[in-house]
Amino acid sequence: MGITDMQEAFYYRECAAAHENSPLGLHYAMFLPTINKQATPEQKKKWLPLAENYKMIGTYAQTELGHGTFIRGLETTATYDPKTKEFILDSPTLTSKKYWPGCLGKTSNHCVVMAQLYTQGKSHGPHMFMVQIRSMEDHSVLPGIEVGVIGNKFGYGTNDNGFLSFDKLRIPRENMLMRYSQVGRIPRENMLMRYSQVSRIPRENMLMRYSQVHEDGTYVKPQNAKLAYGSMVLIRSSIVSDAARGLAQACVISIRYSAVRRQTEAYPGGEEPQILDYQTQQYRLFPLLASAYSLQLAGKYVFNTYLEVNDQIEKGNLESMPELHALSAGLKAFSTYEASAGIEVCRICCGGHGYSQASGLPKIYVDVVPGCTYEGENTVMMLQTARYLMKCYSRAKQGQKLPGFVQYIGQNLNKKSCMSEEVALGCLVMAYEHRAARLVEAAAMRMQSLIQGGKKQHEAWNGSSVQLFWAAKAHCHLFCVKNFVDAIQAKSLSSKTVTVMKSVCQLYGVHGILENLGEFMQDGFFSGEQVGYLQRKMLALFENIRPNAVALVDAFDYPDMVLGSCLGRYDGQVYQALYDYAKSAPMNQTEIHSTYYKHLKPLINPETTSDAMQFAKL
Ligand SMILES: CC/C=C\C/C=C\C/C=C\C/C=C\C/C=C\C/C=C\CCCCC(=O)SCCNC(=O)CCNC(=O)[C@H](O)C(C)(C)COP(=O)(O)OP(=O)(O)OC[C@H]1O[C@@H](n2cnc3c(N)ncnc32)[C@H](O)[C@@H]1OP(=O)(O)O
Ligand SMILES: Cc1cc2nc3c(=O)[nH]c(=O)nc-3n(C[C@H](O)[C@H](O)[C@H](O)COP(=O)(O)OP(=O)(O)OC[C@H]3O[C@@H](n4cnc5c(N)ncnc54)[C@H](O)[C@@H]3O)c2cc1C
Repeated sequence: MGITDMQEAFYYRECAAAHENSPLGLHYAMFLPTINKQATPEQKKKWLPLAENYKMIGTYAQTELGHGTFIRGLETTATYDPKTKEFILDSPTLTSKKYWPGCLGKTSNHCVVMAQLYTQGKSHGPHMFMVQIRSMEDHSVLPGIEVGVIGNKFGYGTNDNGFLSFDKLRIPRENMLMRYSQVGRIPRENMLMRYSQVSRIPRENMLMRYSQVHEDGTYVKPQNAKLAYGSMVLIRSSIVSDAARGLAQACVISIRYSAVRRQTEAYPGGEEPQILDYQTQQYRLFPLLASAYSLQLAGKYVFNTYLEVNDQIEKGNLESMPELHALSAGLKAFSTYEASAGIEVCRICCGGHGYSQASGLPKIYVDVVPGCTYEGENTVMMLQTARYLMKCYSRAKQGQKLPGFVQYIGQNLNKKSCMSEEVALGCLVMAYEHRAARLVEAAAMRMQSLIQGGKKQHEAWNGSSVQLFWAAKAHCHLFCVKNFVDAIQAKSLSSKTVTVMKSVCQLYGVHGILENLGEFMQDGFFSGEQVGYLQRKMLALFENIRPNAVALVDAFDYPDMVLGSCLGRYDGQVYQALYDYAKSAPMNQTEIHSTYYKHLKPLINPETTSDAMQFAKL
């Protein structure tokens, strides 16, 4: 293919088989990036050529039957044996069996395994290990390994998600992924001196800034244990764009179809209007169109932030790691929640034809919706963001300066909205900042009151977690609104395109307030009159966007082959396409289906059943 950029490569493959999660998806998405980001130069030199040329085909095996969210609770063990300089991988319990990893059941011959590291009798927490599970000669399963598929799923039928367990499998010491942020920049002479006293690891390993298990089992810990979670942060940062893509495609299909579909005479004897002219259809679809644009911009922002911060991390500067974690975890959750719910609304807006696979919508839905679960279950991810927001709140209360996208925290909450009939973008951003700041403060106050009331920290956390979730969701929503507004304001408003996009951006902000009105009105920030401004503005924006609605989805520029939809065809020939789709159905290749003779004929014509049974035996 020759494409080196990972995102481009991902989307190129997506074009070839849209929303068919590739049986090599995890090889690209997590196995290769994990080697790239977590292996030493020596390990990369050994594994990357094999993995890039499909000799090693791998996956990311972390989740177990008993644990997916709580990584520190994983039960698979990797115990170092200094005598043989090996790790012994074991699945000590039923619940320790790896379960869910994509491409695991039948495709991969290797995997990076997250296991609890034990050396010199001590546990050092989750670490990654390269494990070969199938022969590279004949693909047979290697001794000490049990592997297979987990069976049918909600979707993802093209991916052999699997289970995997180890029975005291021995792997070389060199198979622990030992690259990290430096353990501290130990001067070369000290390293030589230090390591030559402790172990005889090869010289080339000594000049590297890595966490190590030395040959005698001495463990040198990394600068931050969470660096082992880096591959998940990469995917979370990528999923936002992926969710945006799914929602955008669903909008293309449902809005194009709504421009073709006519239904119900508008008045007795009148012609049937395009269903896109129904205000209720606009109310359901246009805000989703706005959300698709907003999430695309957010996806670009978070992935670029990932690239920037990851560069710093690889240079040993971990300062922005917490911010990246909070941003990627929150936006991953926010975007997949929004996109999944939105795709379902798009399907419903297409009536019966939306329920047909011919619409392309079910396939988009089952491809996007697992994003609410994998790579960090959404609620858990939102609570991780909330954890960061609580820290920011206490820093703000101590007068500390906060980084860019959390500077709103700790602001004066006594002010009122500046909203007028015009509904200025600035007033929209102020409203979202106020809502998020208020919810962050409310969650912090709740935590404080529970602790003052005698609750332990973890009890206060759980007792505040609904409000913490609300605060994190409001924070992510603010981020998306502000990021969209900044993008609009960065362009000159002279060109018609940007003027149209300003309406789309306004609709995103207005609709979000009206759909979460309680959170914006609870402290009187908005007056009833101002809510009226917003309601009238929303209806006016529907009329304003209607003439450009099809152009706005055409602008996403998804070819028909990617949409895979009879309803969203660029040429609008929906009915012919649906009829052709039906005619091509395999069951229509014979006039009478073979099951008639075995199941129906005995009911309809019992007297002639005998010859029917003969036929059925053929
Ligand atoms: C295809 C990709 C290729 C290239 C990429 C480019 C473009 C591609 C474009 C699009 C691709 C889009 C999508 C890809 C398509 C499909 C998807 C493909 C594959 C996905 C398949 C799914 C794979 C999986 O699901 S893998 C398994 C995922 N599992 C999880 O995510 C587990 C979630 N759990 C956790 O992360 C942790 O357990 C926890 C965070 C919930 C808790 O951890 P822990 O208990 O250790 O921590 P805490 O006590 O809560 O906090 C301690 C402190 O640590 C901080 N922390 C936690 N995590 C991180 C982190 N990751 N980074 C930094 N810091 C972290 C936390 O904040 C605490 O800090 P504090 O200061 O003490 O508060
Ligand atoms: C399609 C698909 C592909 C996958 N691919 C892979 C893969 O390639 N590799 C891999 O390792 N894994 C993979 N997974 C597994 C996935 O990463 C886990 O399912 C995910 O991390 C969630 O963990 P869990 O299933 O244990 O859910 P749980 O954590 O058991 O979540 C169940 C419920 O408990 C709640 N909950 C859990 N912990 C908390 C908490 N601390 N606070 C509040 N609520 C909580 C959650 O919010 C959720 O509602 C895949 C999953 C799917 C669906």
